[in-house]
Amino acid sequence: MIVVGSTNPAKVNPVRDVMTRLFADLEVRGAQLPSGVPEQPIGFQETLQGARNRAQAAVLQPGAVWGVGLEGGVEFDDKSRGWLFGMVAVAHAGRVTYSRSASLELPPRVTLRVRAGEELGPVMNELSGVQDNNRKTGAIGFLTGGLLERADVWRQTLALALAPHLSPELYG
Ligand SMILES: O=P(O)(O)OP(=O)(O)OP(=O)(O)OC[C@H]1O[C@@H](n2cnc3c(O)ncnc32)[C@H](O)[C@@H]1O
Repeated sequence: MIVVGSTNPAKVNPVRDVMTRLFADLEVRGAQLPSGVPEQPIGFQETLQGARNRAQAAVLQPGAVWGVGLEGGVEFDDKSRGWLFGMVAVAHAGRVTYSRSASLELPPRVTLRVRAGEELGPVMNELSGVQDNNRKTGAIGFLTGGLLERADVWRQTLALALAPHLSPELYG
């Protein structure tokens, strides 16, 4: 079984899409597990830690052979812009591998509120007029006019994070 450290369909579905292409016979299941970081991770390290904690807790679930952790984070640059990105961690066979997603610049009014301590999810729900947007197409779907969705970015990032597991002989 493959366990995802979240029950959010915008995370579990892309993991199922990718993993069933590799392992058609393995079940993919979401589990609500602690990220061990604040609800709104800020910066690379905190976001990475959240993904790692979720993956490590997921692979310890009964029956799990793979554990996948996905964590959304925001970081601020030296021009005070805010960037939404995600980290994926994959725990399997005693190793944890990672990748970082592409980034999306947030609108300044959103960045200001996240910088002041608000969680991105509710701020984006308000802006988009869509409830639970983080469980649907996400900020990515709304701000790209549907060109990309949150799940698309997770699929790509998970594929990249899997590389060392797919060729362990190349990574040592
Ligand atoms: O149930 P979990 O797995 O925690 O899923 P989540 O979407 O709530 O949580 P994340 O930890 O991945 O994201 C941290 C915060 O950023 C928000 N967020 C991240 N990506 C988003 C997106 O594309 N659209 C809207 N909100 C997003 C999310 O709602 C949280 O408030």
